[in-house]
Amino acid sequence: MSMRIHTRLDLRRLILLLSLAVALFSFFNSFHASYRTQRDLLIDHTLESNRVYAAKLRQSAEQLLSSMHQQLAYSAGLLAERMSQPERLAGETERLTRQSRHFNSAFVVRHDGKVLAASPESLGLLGQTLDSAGAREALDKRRPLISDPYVSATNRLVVFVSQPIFASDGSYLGYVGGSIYLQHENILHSLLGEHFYQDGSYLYVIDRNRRLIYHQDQERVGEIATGNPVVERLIRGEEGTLALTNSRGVEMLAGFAPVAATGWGIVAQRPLDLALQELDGLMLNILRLSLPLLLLSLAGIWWLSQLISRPLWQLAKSAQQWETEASPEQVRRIRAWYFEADQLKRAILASLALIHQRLGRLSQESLTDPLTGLGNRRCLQAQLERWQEQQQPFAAIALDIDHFKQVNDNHGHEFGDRVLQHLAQQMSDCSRASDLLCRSGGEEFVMLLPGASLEAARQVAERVRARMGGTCCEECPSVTVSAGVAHWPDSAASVEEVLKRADAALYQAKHAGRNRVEMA
Ligand SMILES: Nc1nc2c(ncn2[C@@H]2O[C@H](COP(=O)(O)OP(=O)(O)OP(=O)(O)O)[C@@H](O)[C@H]2O)c(=O)[nH]1
Repeated sequence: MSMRIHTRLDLRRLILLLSLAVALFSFFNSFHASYRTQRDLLIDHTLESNRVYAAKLRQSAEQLLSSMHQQLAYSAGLLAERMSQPERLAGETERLTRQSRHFNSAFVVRHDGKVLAASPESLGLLGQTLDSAGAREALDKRRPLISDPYVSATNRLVVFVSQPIFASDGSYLGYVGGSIYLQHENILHSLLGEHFYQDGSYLYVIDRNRRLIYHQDQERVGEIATGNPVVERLIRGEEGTLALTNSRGVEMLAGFAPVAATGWGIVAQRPLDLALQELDGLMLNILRLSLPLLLLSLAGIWWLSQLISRPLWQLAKSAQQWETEASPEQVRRIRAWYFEADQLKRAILASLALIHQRLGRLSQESLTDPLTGLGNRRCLQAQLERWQEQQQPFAAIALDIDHFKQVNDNHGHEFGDRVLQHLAQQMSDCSRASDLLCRSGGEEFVMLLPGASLEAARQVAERVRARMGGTCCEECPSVTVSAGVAHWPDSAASVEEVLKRADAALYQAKHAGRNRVEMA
């Protein structure tokens, strides 16, 4: 039983395990929830800031294009009167390329497509007739234009911005225009590149045909972006945000905005991994801040589990030692501070009281002769041992009813029992409270008188004998007793021996005629 109790989990461990499991689960749950929330926040924040950034660049791009047109419109107004002055035309194209740096090259083209002026001169286009897509479009449409990207006469991928030149009478004279070399250093690089983030973000711009017209990796300029959901939404003229995996398998957080005037689309994006990098530091910080509280809670759990389980553990321990050490006093000292423990404590105390009461009664019964109510032989033996231990001197009287067999035979066994009870009563009447009275056998009795002398004991024995003679009852007035008296340590060295000496004196009394007292 006790082995089982030891090997089983106890309440304290159970509470500890449960509380630890709950505390750690809650901690990791809230940590995970906080991680998810922070992550979502960071993603939303990055997406939104990329969208705002793309929208802002869209605004800058629109301003730039508008300013290009204004510049060209100014030149067109100026040149309408000077189409026949080659130096003025050359001067103006040079001013267009040098002054604002909006264009990589500039041209004045006559209504029949012939180049009247070109800057830089090194292009070698002066006097030639242009047949590129941009040149044809400008001649055909005769209005301010921004072309789609095309391969120019000098074999470059360009976007061409042009403004028609009309004479004062309204006749069409030609156009003045500027090219942006997409695959070289150009005004778009200056506009978009200066905003380039140092944190892994980057930008690209597509035209209405999904062609990359700006990318940080210049090699990619001119590529057609297919199967990209951001590009598809830009083509539909939408502004917004999107988390996507790009053509190289990298997860990206993109914000995008279309440039309505040109059909272009600007995309600002940042790799998800880079956006989440700061999350690690953030979570580490949360962990660092919440760790002391977690440790404090664990210590609190340990202390509380101790406090809760202690009374029950103590009660279980006292129940375990039920038959040995458990005393009501020990149980009473247990601090049962909550309902269940208190009820158990009360139940154990009640059980202990009952057990002690029953044990007391049993032990009393085991030492008592049921017929006379005097002590039995076991009781006699125990008292002798005690007094020997305590070195308590005493006198012993051995008593025996004379011819008791005849009493039984003549009057019956029940009558014999009453005689035995009568003698017990006489012995009790003639003794002190401290004396021990025993029925040591059938009709044999012993009186132990602590501190009494041999003579005093003889007088007591004499008194009992005298009271028995003739006082028993009407049917049998003649029941007498004989007695032998001895003293310890005067009559014998050991307590066993002193009883034998008293018995021997009794034997003498019987032989001398009965109804008498003899001393050892
Ligand atoms: N009624 C009754 N008789 C008992 C009890 N115990 C023993 N006796 C009887 O006591 C008698 C004792 O007889 P004996 O030992 O021969 O002694 P006695 O007849 O008293 O003779 P002496 O002692 O020599 O005077 C026996 O007949 C037992 O049956 C008892 O509890 N009740």
